[in-house]
Amino acid sequence: MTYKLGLTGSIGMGKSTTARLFAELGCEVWDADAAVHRMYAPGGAAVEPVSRLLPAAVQSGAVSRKCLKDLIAQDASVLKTLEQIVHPLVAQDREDFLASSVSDIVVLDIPLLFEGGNEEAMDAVVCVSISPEEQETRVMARGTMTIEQFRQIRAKQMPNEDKCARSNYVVVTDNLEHARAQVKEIVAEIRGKLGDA
Ligand SMILES: CC(C)(COP(=O)(O)OP(=O)(O)OC[C@H]1O[C@@H](n2cnc3c(N)ncnc32)[C@H](O)[C@@H]1O)[C@@H](O)C(=O)NCCC(=O)NCCS
Ligand SMILES: Nc1ncnc2c1ncn2[C@@H]1O[C@H](COP(=O)(O)OP(=O)(O)OP(=O)(O)O)[C@@H](O)[C@H]1O
Repeated sequence: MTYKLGLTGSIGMGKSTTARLFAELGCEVWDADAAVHRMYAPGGAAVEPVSRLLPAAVQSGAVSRKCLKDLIAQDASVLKTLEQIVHPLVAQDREDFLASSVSDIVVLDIPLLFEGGNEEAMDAVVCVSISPEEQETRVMARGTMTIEQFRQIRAKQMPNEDKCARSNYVVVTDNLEHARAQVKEIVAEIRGKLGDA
């Protein structure tokens, strides 16, 4: 049986970086945001349904993130519409991944793990964490969102301290070596349990 380890945390707190540290230790990783990227690309499963409900957001056969962010900034209900299209497709993509995975531990990087009620499907959950100030600095440094867009997204998410309180493990992403050491400990503990089982 594959051990399903959920990985979550608020926007820009270090999920993707931490997922790579799990991959270094032989865990297969599935990334919900990456699944959305595949779906928005030309020929992707979200293009047709988005073009029906939000025609302005499809350009040259792909869903444009920039257009989506402009539309969401004007009308917050656009994000709800988008979620109704995207989340069932993401759930299917995750099932397909699980059906073909072979590693002892799989890591499921899911930003909205608690908000979407996905924790029941996990054997354990890891939450990444950093201060809100550092979070804002890191997201702004990427240059992909305005401060208003960032705050709008963050306001939709469960506060990170609540996510951490509901998780089995917390990884503090203050620097890479510290995060790597915490990930090693988590993997060793789980592999120890799997070995005993
Ligand atoms: C809003 C969009 C256009 C922003 O695109 P952009 O490329 O700038 O950011 P990216 O996709 O990398 O997301 C960054 C982070 O924003 C947060 N986020 C994204 N969507 C949501 C949402 N619906 N609710 C709360 N937070 C969200 C997550 O923490 C995510 O990791 C994009 O995230 C999107 O299309 N979201 C809807 C699909 C969705 O719900 N995805 C979440 C994972 S299933
Ligand atoms: N352990 C760490 N030490 C130092 N910097 C880190 C660490 N983890 C993440 N970062 C930095 O923080 C920023 C956000 O990290 P990352 O992209 O992994 O976050 P994320 O949670 O996947 O983001 P999003 O929710 O937007 O998808 C990046 O610039 C990354 O380099």
